[in-house]
Amino acid sequence: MELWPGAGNLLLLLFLLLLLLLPTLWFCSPSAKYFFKMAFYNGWILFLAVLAIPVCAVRGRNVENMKILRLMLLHIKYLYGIRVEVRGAHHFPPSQPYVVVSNHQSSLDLLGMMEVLPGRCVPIAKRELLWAGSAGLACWLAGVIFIDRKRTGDAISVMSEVAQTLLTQDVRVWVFPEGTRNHNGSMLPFKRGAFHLAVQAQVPIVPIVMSSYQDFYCKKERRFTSGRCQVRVLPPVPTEGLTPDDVPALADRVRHSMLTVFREISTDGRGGGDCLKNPGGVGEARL
Ligand SMILES: CC(C)(COP(=O)(O)OP(=O)(O)OC[C@H]1O[C@@H](n2cnc3c(N)ncnc32)[C@H](O)[C@@H]1OP(=O)(O)O)[C@@H](O)C(=O)NCCC(=O)NCCS
Ligand SMILES: CCCCCCCC/C=C\CCCCCCCC(=O)O[C@H](COC(=O)CCCCCCCCCCCCCCC)COP(=O)(O)O
Repeated sequence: MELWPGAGNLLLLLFLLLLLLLPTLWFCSPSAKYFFKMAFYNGWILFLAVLAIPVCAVRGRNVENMKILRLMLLHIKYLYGIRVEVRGAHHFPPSQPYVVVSNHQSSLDLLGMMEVLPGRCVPIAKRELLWAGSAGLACWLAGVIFIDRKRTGDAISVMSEVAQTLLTQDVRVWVFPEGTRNHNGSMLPFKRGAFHLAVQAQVPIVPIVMSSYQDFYCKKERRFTSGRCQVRVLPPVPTEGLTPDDVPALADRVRHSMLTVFREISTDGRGGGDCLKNPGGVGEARL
């Protein structure tokens, strides 16, 4: 028995309207295209995570699971027509723990990150990501380290534990020292946790710079086309013999070298683009 007579026809009509509306929006509105592309990006990752979870769960929480996530994510750049060029991969120290620091523009950083992610390397992420459904669980299973950015004391003690783990379990850590995504075509001032971590463990820092996305992606303008991104691995910065007092200068030195390379490899030579209303960027203004 039909609960509501005619409901089937109405649903069919709505479905047909939607089928007609979606391609019209796709071709007529760049903003709609941007939203579809971003929604698909997140949805696809959540779906891949559902597939990854049972495979990773067999091993339990283990940094080796990051290899599985990496393999499953590598194809996404082709779906979006993004060419990722890696330079300087020979700078990764072959067999020792280290701390990777890299700039953070958007969740698309995942593409560049997966392109160069070294073995036994786990990212440090905001705690909120743990609650991102299947992606959160997959991250947890792959050993991603979660910190509560609002509780500095807790975050510092987690990072001190990480310093021990780096040495005892021979792992590498990937930190976004800007602490948040930055769409402004520059780099925010660096948080110091990554540098304290490297100094405590006396391990090198490997800076990685991803060029500006602004020729193919701009959140403000709702623009997302195909494009090219360069990922540059810089020479490792040693920390042997450094103490916590040296951390501020170390962080400034690394940021300066990264910002120089960022400007050099970004399309218009300063990391900016059409998207950029303020060429100096928020980071510059705050310095
Ligand atoms: C640990 C952390 C969360 C603290 O954040 P914060 O309080 O907002 O920012 P700061 O880096 O300015 O740290 C505050 C103070 O704690 C110190 N500090 C930070 N980490 C430390 C550590 N591991 N050991 C000792 N001191 C530490 C800083 O030197 C600073 O002291 P100072 O002002 O006297 O120099 C941050 O430093 C960090 O490294 N975050 C990692 C980046 C991140 O959040 N990534 C995930 C999302 S992209
Ligand atoms: C490098 C970006 C990682 C994106 C993770 C993708 C998961 C997305 C899927 C759907 C959930 C949507 C949540 C969006 C998450 C964005 C995370 C992010 O960039 O947060 C930023 C904070 O950055 C971080 O915490 C670093 C995140 C590093 C995470 C690295 C995770 C690597 C592995 C992911 C694998 C996911 C599942 C794989 C399936 C096969 C900025 O926060 P804010 O600007 O709000 O202050």
